[in-house]
Amino acid sequence: MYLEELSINNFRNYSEAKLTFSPATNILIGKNAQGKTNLLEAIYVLAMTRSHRTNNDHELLRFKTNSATIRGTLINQLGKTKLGIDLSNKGKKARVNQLEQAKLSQYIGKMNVILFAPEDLSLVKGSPAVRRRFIDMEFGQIDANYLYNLSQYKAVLKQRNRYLKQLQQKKVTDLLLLDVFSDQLAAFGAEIIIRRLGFLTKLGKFAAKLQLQITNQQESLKLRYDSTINLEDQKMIKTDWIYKKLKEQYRQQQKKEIFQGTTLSGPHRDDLAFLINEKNVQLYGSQGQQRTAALSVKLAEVDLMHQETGEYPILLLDDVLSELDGARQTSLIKSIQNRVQTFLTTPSLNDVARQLIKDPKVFIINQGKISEPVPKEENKE
Ligand SMILES: Nc1ncnc2c1ncn2[C@@H]1O[C@H](COP(=O)(O)OP(=O)(O)OP(=O)(O)O)[C@@H](O)[C@H]1O
Repeated sequence: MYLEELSINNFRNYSEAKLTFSPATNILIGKNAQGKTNLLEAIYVLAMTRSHRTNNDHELLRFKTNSATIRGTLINQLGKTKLGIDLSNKGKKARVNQLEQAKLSQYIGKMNVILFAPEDLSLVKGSPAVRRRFIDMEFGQIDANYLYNLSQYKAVLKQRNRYLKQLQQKKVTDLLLLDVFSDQLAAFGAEIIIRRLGFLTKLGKFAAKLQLQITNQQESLKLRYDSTINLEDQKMIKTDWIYKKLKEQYRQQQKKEIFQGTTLSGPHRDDLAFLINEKNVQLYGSQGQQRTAALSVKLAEVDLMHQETGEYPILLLDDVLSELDGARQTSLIKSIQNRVQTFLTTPSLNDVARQLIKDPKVFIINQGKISEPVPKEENKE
């Protein structure tokens, strides 16, 4: 899929802009604080109905205005779709072919985007919570069932933790109710873990291939799901087995959990490990290797989404080129070129990008105004 046109009104530092994009690579060039990320953000909001960098929609409205609009024309295998988001102090509306959608959740998924920002390069060395969030955001976009089980799990986890606190403080003594919570938690937890294992196997295959490409066949990358329960041979595992294993763990750890007043096992404590040539890159890898692994996994999302939905997502690269060395820039550009519509922000185009990116459409961004460079022939006069 690709975004053919975009018009925005009163969004961040843009009063008005109307743009036609290339289905291949679009480069947004501008100095700091001119509006490059704001433009990527507008595309992200058009797809996801919310920003990637703020939960407060009010921040998206241009200073001293009360409403903003984003309109886009999306082309995919089904044809042309007009998408729209209206933002105002009163709330937001999503439109498909002008028709207002009753629920935002019905709208999400029409346009798929993957955003890659410099913070994503810390996926490997960051905390387990960062990696769990990555897993949840990624798999949640592809599988509605995953999201359902996750929200149910979180709700039961909250109740169970509250009850463990009450047991800890001896305000209650009934262990049967704890068993009921444990049973529900294990059921939702098992559904989450089995789905994570399935998606990670697929994602891991794509990531391994990319890692070999990026490192000139030098590094083999594996993704390993590190769970609070012992998963032994992960390929053979069934949901029911995980459910039983989780319940067994809750029984064994009951005293400890009551003592600590919190749930110690389950997907909310699980992690993802990246192994390069069989060694955990978080512990033993160089910074460069950690970045390459993050890049491979992030690019593998593109392939996974294509495999699962039949469409390539739109890729938004926010100033990542300058964070990568020449070899990594080359493989990034090569792996996306001719496959994925890409929007790339940068303060200036370096030699690698200049040589490798074929026929990009360039936009120059200066204080919330967007212009296109004059073609060379016309410049000669
Ligand atoms: N709601 C808003 N209304 C008007 N201007 C805003 C609003 N929110 C942010 N801005 C302005 O947008 C500019 C920042 O733009 P943006 O974040 O897109 O920077 P950038 O071009 O990506 O730069 P950098 O390379 O530094 O990340 C700032 O000048 C900021 O004052």
